[in-house]
Amino acid sequence: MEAHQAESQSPMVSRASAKKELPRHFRDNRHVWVFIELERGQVHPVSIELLGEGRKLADKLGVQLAGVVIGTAEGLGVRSAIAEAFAYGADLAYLVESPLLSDYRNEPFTKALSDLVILHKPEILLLGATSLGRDLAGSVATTLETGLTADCTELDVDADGSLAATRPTFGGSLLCTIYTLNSRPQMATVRPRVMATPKRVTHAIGPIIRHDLMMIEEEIVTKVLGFLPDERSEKINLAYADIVVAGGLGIGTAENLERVMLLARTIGGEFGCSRPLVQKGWMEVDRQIGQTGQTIRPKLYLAAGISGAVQHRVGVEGADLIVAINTDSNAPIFDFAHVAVVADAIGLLPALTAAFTRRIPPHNQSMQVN
Ligand SMILES: Cc1cc2nc3c(=O)[nH]c(=O)nc-3n(C[C@H](O)[C@H](O)[C@H](O)COP(=O)(O)OP(=O)(O)OC[C@H]3O[C@@H](n4cnc5c(N)ncnc54)[C@H](O)[C@@H]3O)c2cc1C
Repeated sequence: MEAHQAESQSPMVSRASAKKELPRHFRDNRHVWVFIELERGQVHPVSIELLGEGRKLADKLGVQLAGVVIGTAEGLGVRSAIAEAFAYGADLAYLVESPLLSDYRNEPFTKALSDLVILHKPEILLLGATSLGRDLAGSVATTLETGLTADCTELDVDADGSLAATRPTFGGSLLCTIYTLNSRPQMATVRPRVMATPKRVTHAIGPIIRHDLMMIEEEIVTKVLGFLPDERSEKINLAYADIVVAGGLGIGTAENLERVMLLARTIGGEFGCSRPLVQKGWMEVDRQIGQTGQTIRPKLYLAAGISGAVQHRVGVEGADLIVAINTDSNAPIFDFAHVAVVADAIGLLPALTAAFTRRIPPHNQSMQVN
């Protein structure tokens, strides 16, 4: 395994200095695979986003896109995962079904995915950078002794067909493009919402290739004794919210954050914050936006008292409309905001809330502030 880092701007120039022949036994590896993650029987949206990205890579390489589904025949989970894979662009699906795969456990999932890879030889394998995806990707990469680039923000293929996986490095101050030069598959994980959701194709179908999990329960050390849902996970849905209002240090005090929350509730959105507010204990970590927090892609992002440091920017630049309120007309956030408001956010937020309250019927205002 060898991963080579290069400046993202000129991958071809820097690759030349590290060029290596791909070992002969990897030269037959073809096709792009996306692992379709099931979360309590539901397809995780990041898998759909990756199918969109995988489709683009497959088209550039002139190969097929496959969805990989691993789970149990009980319930509708794997059926809907296969249907979703085809509906979002897959040409074929691989399926490993077994009662042992009803809950995620590292050992059987690693075996299922690694065996599939060894048998069918994909060139590129993409997984969501979720808790499950990170766990699985790491163990599959080490089992197969191949390269894995985690938390990518951009995926592309370069002129000689290699996967160019770009991700932030050095605390987000640089972007680096990483290549897996002499092993296959080239693996990458991508966080939810980093890639756009592709358009759904209706009634798409394709071949399903089944594979048996060659494992028995006695071989699996991990046992699932029960499932305790995280009670907060249903409440905070920052990554998939259409409207997000966030506060930064410019808000001044923890009490002033109520103004951010009220505006978010009034316009039917979620609220979030920059990292220092989490570090001060003013907001829970699930509401942090940015490189080490959530990546969001709302229709409207309203940032109040946030300077726009690069680590924050990478988490919000997929928003359709960014409105920034800042007292400093030279604040970096104004370099990428679509609407710049030079004003005191502490005074402006309640004024905006009052103005929206007059215009938006109460039943359209969100009731979820906690
Ligand atoms: C490895 C690493 C990871 C990181 N990850 C993240 C991350 O995920 N998310 C994140 O957000 N940060 C992250 N950071 C921190 C990041 O570098 C910045 O320090 C942080 O984003 C700054 O937060 P801020 O904009 O709220 O505060 P500041 O940078 O202090 O900005 C406050 C802004 O408020 C303005 N202001 C002041 N008073 C008012 C007012 N009354 N009305 C309006 N505006 C006002 C100021 O002009 C200023 O622009 C990370 C840093 C590192 C090193």
